[in-house]
Amino acid sequence: MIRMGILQVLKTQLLCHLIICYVFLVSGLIINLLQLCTLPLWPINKQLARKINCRLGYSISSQLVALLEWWSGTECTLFTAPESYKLYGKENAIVVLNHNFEIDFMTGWTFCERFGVLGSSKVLAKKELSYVPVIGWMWYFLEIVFCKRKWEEDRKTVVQSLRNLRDYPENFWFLLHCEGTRFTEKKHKISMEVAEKKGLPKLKYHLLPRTKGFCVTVQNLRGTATAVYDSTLNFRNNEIPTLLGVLNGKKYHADLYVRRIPLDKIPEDESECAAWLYKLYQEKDEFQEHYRQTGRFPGPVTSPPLRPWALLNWLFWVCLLVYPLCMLLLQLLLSGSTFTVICTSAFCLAVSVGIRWMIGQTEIDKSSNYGNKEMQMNNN
Ligand SMILES: CC/C=C\C/C=C\C/C=C\C/C=C\C/C=C\C/C=C\CCC(=O)SCCNC(=O)CCNC(=O)[C@H](O)C(C)(C)COP(=O)(O)OP(=O)(O)OC[C@H]1O[C@@H](n2cnc3c(N)ncnc32)[C@H](O)[C@@H]1OP(=O)(O)O
Ligand SMILES: CCCCCCCCCCCCCCCC(=O)OC[C@@H](O)COP(=O)(O)O
Repeated sequence: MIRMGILQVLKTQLLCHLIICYVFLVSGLIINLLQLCTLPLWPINKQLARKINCRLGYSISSQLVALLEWWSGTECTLFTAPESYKLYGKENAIVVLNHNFEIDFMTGWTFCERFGVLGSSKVLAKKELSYVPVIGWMWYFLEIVFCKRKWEEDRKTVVQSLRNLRDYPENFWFLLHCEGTRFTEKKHKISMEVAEKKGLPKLKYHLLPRTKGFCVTVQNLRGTATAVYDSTLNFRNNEIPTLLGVLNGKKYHADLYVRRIPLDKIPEDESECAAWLYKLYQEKDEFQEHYRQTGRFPGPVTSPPLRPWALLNWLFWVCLLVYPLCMLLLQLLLSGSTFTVICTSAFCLAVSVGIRWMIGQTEIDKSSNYGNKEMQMNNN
C-alpha cells in the first residue's frame, strides 16, 4: 500500500517528467536521424525502406503507448463482435473515430499496439502536425497523408498519397477523424447550423462530419482496405483525460466500441457515400447516448491483451540515455565553470519549453479555428 503511494507521488514529480520528456525527445531525434539515413534506400528497395521505417516509427510512438499503459496504468476496453475481433490486425482497414479528447491519438495508438499495427498505422492529419519535431518528422517517413483542410488545395495531394499506400508492405489502419477538428461547444453549435441548412438531423455528441476525406479514402483504398472500423471512444466517469494527466500518472479507463463494416457495403457514388457517412454519425450519436445512459456501449466486451514490447522499447531508451545524462550533469557540476552551467541550464530550459509546446498541440483550448466560421472570418 505504502509502496503504491510512494510510486504515485513519484509520478507527479517534475524530475520524473523531465527525464521522460528528455528520453522521448533525444531518442526521437536519434530515430528521426536514422529515418533520414534510410533515404538512399528508397529508390533501391522501397518496400524494405518502408518496413525499416515502420520499426523506427514504432520505437517513437510506442513510448507514448507505454506512458499510457504502464506509467498511468490506463485501461482499455473494447466492445466488439467476436467474429470481427478475429480480423483486427490481419487486414488493412479505414478507422472512423470521434474526436473529443486530447489523448485520442494515444488511445488509438494503444489499440494499434494491442493488434500489432502500431508501426504502420496511418492518419489523415492536418498539415500543421507535420512540423512538430519527432512525431511530425517521423510521419513523413511513414507516408502519413497530410491535408490543409482546404479541399481545392488538398484534392490532388490527398489522392496521390492515398494511392501510394496501395502497395504498402504491412497491414495498416488508416484513421479518419471525419469531424476534422476537436469537439468544442462553439464548433458544435456552428456545425449544427450547417446540419440544419443541409436538412440533416442534429447530432448531440459529434460535430457534423466532413465527407470529402472519407469518400476519397474509400474510393482510393477500395481493393486495398477490406473494411471500415466504425469506432466510438469514451472515457468512464465523465473523465476528461489530458496528456499532462497521463504524465502525472493519472489512470483513466477508455471504452471503445468498434463495428466492422465490409468496404463493399459502402456506396461507390460520391453523394451516396456522403449520405452514408452522415447516417453513420447519427448512429454513433445513438451509441454515445447509450453510453451516457448505461455507462457502457452495446455488445460483448473484451480487453485485448497488453504486450510487453512498448515497455521494453521504453526501458531500452531509458537505460541508453539516462546514464550519459547523469554523467554529463555530474561533470558539469564538478567543472565549476559558471559559463558551462549557465549554457546547460539554458539548454534544459529550451528543451522544457519545446516539450511544453509539443504538449500544447494536444490541448483542446489551443485548438485551431477550423469549423469556427466567425473566428475564421475575423481572422481573414
Ligand atoms: C479495433 C480497434 C479499432 C480502432 C482503433 C482506433 C484508432 C486507431 C487507428 C489508427 C491510429 C493512427 C494514428 C493515430 C495517431 C495520431 C492521430 C492524430 C491526429 C491527427 C488528426 C487530425 O489532424 S484531424 C484534422 C485533419 N483531418 C481531417 O480533417 C479529416 C476530415 N476532413 C475531411 O475529410 C475534409 O473533407 C478535408 C480535410 C479532406 C477537406 O476539408 P475542407 O474543409 O476543405 O472541405 P469540406 O468539403 O470537407 O468542407 C466543406 C463542406 O463542409 C460544410 N461545412 C461548412 N462548415 C461546416 C462545419 N462547421 N461543420 C461541418 N460541415 C461544414 C460545407 O457546407 C461544405 O459542404 P458540402 O456539402 O458543400 O461538401
Ligand atoms: C513521452 C513524453 C511525452 C512528451 C510529449 C510529446 C507530445 C507530442 C505530441 C505531438 C503529437 C500531436 C498529435 C495530436 C493529434 C491531435 O489531436 O491533433 C488535433 C487535430 O486532429 C485537430 O486539430 P484542431 O483543429 O486544432 O482541433
